[in-house]
Amino acid sequence: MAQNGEPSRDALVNRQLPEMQLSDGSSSSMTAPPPPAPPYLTTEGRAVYRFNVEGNAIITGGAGTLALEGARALLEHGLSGLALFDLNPQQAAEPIAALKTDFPDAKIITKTVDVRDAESIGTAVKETARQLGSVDVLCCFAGVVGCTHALDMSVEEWKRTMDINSTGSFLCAQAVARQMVDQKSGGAIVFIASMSGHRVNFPQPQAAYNVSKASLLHLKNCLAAEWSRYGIRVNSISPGYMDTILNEGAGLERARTVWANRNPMGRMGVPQELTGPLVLLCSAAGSYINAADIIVDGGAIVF
Ligand SMILES: NC(=O)c1ccc[n+]([C@@H]2O[C@H](COP(=O)([O-])OP(=O)(O)OC[C@H]3O[C@@H](n4cnc5c(N)ncnc54)[C@H](O)[C@@H]3O)[C@@H](O)[C@H]2O)c1
Ligand SMILES: OC[C@@H](O)C(O)[C@H](O)CO
Repeated sequence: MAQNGEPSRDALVNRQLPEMQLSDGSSSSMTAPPPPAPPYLTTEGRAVYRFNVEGNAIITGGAGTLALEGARALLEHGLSGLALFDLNPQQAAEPIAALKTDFPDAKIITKTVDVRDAESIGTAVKETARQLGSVDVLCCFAGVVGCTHALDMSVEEWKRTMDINSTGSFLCAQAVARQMVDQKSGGAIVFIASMSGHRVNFPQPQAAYNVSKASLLHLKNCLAAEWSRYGIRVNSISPGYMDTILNEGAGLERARTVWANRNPMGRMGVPQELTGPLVLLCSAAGSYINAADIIVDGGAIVF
């Protein structure tokens, strides 16, 4: 006890937290010492090698534009195996075939998964670990956007947006973190949040979307705090307006001009411009980046 009757700092740091049962029957104490710094940090290897992405990744929303660009970048940086989870992986049959051709040494699989369905996520994560050998990286890209005025928003639209963007990301992170804890390997989790989680978009009304993305920014803090002791880092990327199909239709054509005009760089981003931060967060180069958010918006947020 400290003099004022409060628990001492040491007592707080070493407090006994609940144990987690691992699937091999053993248990993992939350007070166990964290894994040591990875060995490459003790070498004088060139920094470029730290950008290698080790092991196998699951990417949700894996048939989407930004996810596929991210997948290509992780494969270019050495990823051994990749599982693309999507409601409909078939919609991206062509780009997925191109990934298989361009990276013949990598094992690339797809799984039909609805990120709202905890049971099917759990099964797909276990199958992925069996097929690829491990799960070391999770990137949560699955997401939907709607442009409805709050006065007209139905409870169904609100719930669907939150269920996919927010709860879906949590359920995937939980299933993968359980796998990583079982593996005793640690790993990297990246949520794709949004600039819209930091500020209110203009001119399109998107309360449900914005709130779902804001929730990811704090979720990554909470999970990073709980899971760092298992060697799992949790971070997020907040893209600004990227030129993808997500931003077409639903009256967004006029908005696109407004977005470009209000951006200090005078344009929307292209999908490849997200991949540098993604590689950083998923590789050893990001080994001390935890609970961080990288905003990739051309400076729109301050304009
Ligand atoms: N494009 C942008 O400007 C932008 C900006 C900020 C954030 N983001 C976020 O980036 C992510 C990817 O966006 P994108 O532009 O590539 O969009 P996209 O529409 O091309 O990709 C989204 C993918 O998510 C999948 N998906 C939707 N619901 C799902 C569910 N229930 N289960 C599994 N998969 C599901 C879709 O099938 C699609 O393949 C989204 O989370 C989006 O909110 C995009
Ligand atoms: O930050 C912008 C994005 O989240 C999104 O692309 C946009 O708000 C959708 O209209």
